[in-house]
Amino acid sequence: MSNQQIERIFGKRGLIVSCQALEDEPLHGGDAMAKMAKAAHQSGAIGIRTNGVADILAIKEAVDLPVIGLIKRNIPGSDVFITPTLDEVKAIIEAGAEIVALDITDREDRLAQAALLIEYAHLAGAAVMADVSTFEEGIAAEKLGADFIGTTLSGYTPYSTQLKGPDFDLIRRLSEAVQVPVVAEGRIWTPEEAAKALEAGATYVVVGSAITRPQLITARYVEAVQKVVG
Ligand SMILES: CC(=O)N[C@H](C=O)[C@@H](O)[C@H](O)[C@H](O)COP(=O)(O)O
Repeated sequence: MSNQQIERIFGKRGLIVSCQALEDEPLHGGDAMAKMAKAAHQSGAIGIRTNGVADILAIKEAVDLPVIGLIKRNIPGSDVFITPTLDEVKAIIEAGAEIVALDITDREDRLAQAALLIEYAHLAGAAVMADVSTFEEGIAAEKLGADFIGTTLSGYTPYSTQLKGPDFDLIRRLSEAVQVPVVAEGRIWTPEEAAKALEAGATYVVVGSAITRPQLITARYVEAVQKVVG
């Protein structure tokens, strides 16, 4: 997929809102994520990232925005949980997502497997976003043919940098080194951080929990309040 084709997916740089609620989260099920996507659209988001066939379908029905789809699945004995196998890649594309998000990390023979998943997605007409955790994985993902490189998994593999906030260093280094668009993602909580991620060179910025996980937003307020009231 050429850079021009990618440009056609989103049209411009900007904010992508991740609308995800797993089974154990209060907003799981029903039309909650479609409503979140509508709210994001109304306020100028240029794309949506979402998990699972039901939410991809519901969001595609609710808003006319490009969707980055993923399926989180835990496989016993494996640490790879974002779109682990070809079954999930197929389901995401069939549900109508333009972009498939995949774990492309250097563990468990994942790089070899990712090459096949990327090839399948491309043949089916979809683009691929590589969710990486380190600079080296971003470089490897581009070589494998990923169309977007996301910093999604920085801090979520044991060997990557563990930070409380966004990994701006990784965003900057990847943006300087790869030709494909870099997507800044992970622990971006404030509008200022989102802007900083773009200033660091990212083409897109994904914000999830800070916009769409009310239980985590509430927890931050409660923590601050409790410091005062005990
Ligand atoms: C590591 C992992 O499982 N990340 C997931 C990937 O899709 C989501 O749970 C995150 O919400 C998403 O990456 C957006 O990040 P944040 O919610 O921090 O803005």
